[in-house]
Amino acid sequence: MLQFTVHHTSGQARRGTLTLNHGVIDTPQFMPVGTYGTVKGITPEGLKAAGAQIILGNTFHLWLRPGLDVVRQFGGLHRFIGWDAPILTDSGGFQVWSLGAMRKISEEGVKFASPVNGDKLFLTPEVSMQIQTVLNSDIVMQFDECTPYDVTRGGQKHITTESEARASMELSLRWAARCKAEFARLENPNALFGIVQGGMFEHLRDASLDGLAALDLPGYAIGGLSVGEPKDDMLRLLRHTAPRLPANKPRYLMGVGTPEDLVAGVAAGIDLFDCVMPTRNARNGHLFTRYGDLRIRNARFKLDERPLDETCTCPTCRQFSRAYLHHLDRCGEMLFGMLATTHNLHYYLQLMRDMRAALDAGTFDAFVTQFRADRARGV
Ligand SMILES: Cc1ccc(CCc2c3nc[nH]c3cc3c(=O)[nH]c(N)nc23)cc1
Ligand SMILES: [Zn+2]
Repeated sequence: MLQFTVHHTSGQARRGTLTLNHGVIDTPQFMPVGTYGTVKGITPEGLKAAGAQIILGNTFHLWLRPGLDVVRQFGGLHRFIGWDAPILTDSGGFQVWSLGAMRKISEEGVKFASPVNGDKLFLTPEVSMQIQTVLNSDIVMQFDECTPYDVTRGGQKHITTESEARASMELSLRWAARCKAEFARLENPNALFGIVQGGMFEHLRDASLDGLAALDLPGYAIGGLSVGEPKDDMLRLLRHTAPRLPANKPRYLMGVGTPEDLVAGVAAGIDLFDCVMPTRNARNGHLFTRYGDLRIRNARFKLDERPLDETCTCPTCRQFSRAYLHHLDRCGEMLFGMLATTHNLHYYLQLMRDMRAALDAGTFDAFVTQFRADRARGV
């Protein structure tokens, strides 16, 4: 089940509420990325304290480990990982592609060797739906082919051509129809989202959109971005595609992005975001603050008694100094990853809260101007 209501708009930007089987979430919203049933370095309680309302699970990884027999015994992912709020799962195709593992794509699906134990595996639209039904995620992503921006063949970088992008987009469209049929056959009570492909070509994005809109799905994602394309191309395709997605249904931009990208995405009409940046960058010492990013390993923080971000209310900023975090990072202490992840996720979720408040107050344009000025100030 899915219900989406828009309360306020500002240009293309919308403030909404999304009701799913495991609860209600506010949009626009950021969704922390979990992989093996955990968002690395933070507990479910920590996620709730940071304000996370929905998290991402990874069909591909969970299928391999712990395996469907384990998840099935727990009645789905929620009870297994101790998260009782909504979960979105990706379909697995992107993960196989991004693994770069030896894989063979056909009309039927994707054949590849398990990176865990070498087993021969075959992922199809139907199998992806069957796996996500066992996971019982609130939002199920269609099985698609994420059209690459470029591929390296024999050391040569080859930019995906219009005809290659068209063929890939049309395959994903046929797979979307197969997902819808299998989802219905399984009587899955959750929400199936289509994924718009079409590479860097507006007319292919429109063809993908039209084909998916005809399936009348409860929500739509923009795929095939944040795959190594230049930032200008990502913004061009985002601004072209987002306003053309059905206005009364949730819009999810996959894999994006920096704080600036989130603000640009909300302004273009996106409701849901995911990105590994806040969690992955945290572990690498790349921390986000209101006045810009900082790399805590830098010697200039050795004696800095200030918190990461004086305007941040997270547990890390309330208790610890930059000097201490600098020290933990330099020592490779596991506490560093935990404290840094808590801060970065809190920063991303707070940014979404601030944008929702600005949309509720009718001050979104002023918010964007202030956000950009602050981020340019420097830490
Ligand atoms: C757990 C989890 C991790 C990651 C994702 C999103 C992964 C992701 C992309 N990430 C960056 N660009 C992306 C494009 C696509 C895409 O076109 N299709 C799909 N299915 N996923 C994408 C979803 C869930
Ligand atoms: Zn903080």
